[in-house]
Amino acid sequence: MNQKVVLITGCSSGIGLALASRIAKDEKKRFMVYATMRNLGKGEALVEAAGRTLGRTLEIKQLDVCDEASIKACVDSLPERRVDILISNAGMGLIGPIECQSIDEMKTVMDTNFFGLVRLLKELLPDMKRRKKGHIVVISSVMGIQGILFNDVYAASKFAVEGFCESLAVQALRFNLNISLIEPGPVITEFERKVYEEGMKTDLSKADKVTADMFTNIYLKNYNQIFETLGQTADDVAEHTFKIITMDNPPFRHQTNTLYTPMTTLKYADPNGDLPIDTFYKMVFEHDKVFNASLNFLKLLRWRSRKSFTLDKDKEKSS
Ligand SMILES: NC(=O)C1=CN([C@@H]2O[C@H](COP(=O)(O)OP(=O)(O)OC[C@H]3O[C@@H](n4cnc5c(N)ncnc54)[C@H](OP(=O)(O)O)[C@@H]3O)[C@@H](O)[C@H]2O)C=CC1
Ligand SMILES: CC1=C(/C=C/C(C)=C/C=C/C(C)=C/C=O)C(C)(C)CCC1
Repeated sequence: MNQKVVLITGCSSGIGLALASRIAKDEKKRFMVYATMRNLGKGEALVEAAGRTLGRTLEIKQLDVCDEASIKACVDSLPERRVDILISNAGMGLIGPIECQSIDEMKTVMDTNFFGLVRLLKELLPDMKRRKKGHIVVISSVMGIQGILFNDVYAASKFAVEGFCESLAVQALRFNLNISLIEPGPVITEFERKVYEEGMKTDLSKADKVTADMFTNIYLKNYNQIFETLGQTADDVAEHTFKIITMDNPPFRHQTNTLYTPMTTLKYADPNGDLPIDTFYKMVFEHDKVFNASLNFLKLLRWRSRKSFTLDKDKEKSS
């Protein structure tokens, strides 16, 4: 059988883990998944999720996206160095006022989220071009489209990813290669926990009172509620991504969270760029009224979409 080879980065938790096991469990066994992680000592959760696919349609390998030698060693270990579908997923977040973040911390975010992808493609793109076959799937974010308060450097790293891919996509087409950016909104994973915990530990002594207060009493205070209201599961994002890799003509961009699209649509609705900024400003600073009303409205939408999903399922069962 002609299985497609899928290489995924960052599979120790979250979206990468969910994706690796989802693709390996494809009923038609169309894929051989190389699920990679930088620290093989963290492989237990994936081993458990992979179940019987381990050693059959899924293999775990070491790969650190910040280390060129580890990328090369991993790719060299694959049969004929072949990768049909690359899923660049490894990434990290960073929140807080820039006055309180070191340049080194910021560089680590850019090195992981942006240069991690660049390193992977420097290793894999020449082979894909030669074979005139391949799909590059990048787990970007809604923050690759739109910046969000106190996510300055993280959003910059995802904008970098999007600009890079948008530029490359035209050249890729010439070689019959597809590129797809997956753009989730908030997803409930380790990312959320790590970012929140680090955020809570931020030394705010270098920030002025207004900024420190905005970060603590508006952003961090509402952070968990935003994830509860808008957050998707990693399995949900994996299902969206699975659909994209099985399409004949996959789209360049795909947002996974319909509750979030009203926000990203604001960007495209105003070429001056003021509409999303003014709207976010109102949502944040008149948060007692507008922000809570918005979250309640989104909660209602979410409840309704779940309800209609259940009803649809019930209809399917009874027909
Ligand atoms: N959660 C969210 O709200 C959203 C996340 N995303 C994006 O989704 C992707 C996955 O994040 P998510 O699953 O949520 O978060 P997790 O923290 O659960 O997973 C991140 C994964 O990336 C790995 N990783 C970090 N640095 C490296 C590295 N240098 N080399 C290899 N692997 C590395 C982590 O490994 P380790 O365990 O060793 O740290 C982990 O496996 C990221 O690109 C993120 O930006 C996009 C939109 C929303
Ligand atoms: C909804 C919303 C907000 C927060 C959004 C957040 C927190 C999104 C997180 C997205 C993530 C984590 C993406 C990862 O790549 C604001 C700006 C506070 C106020 C305006 C409305």
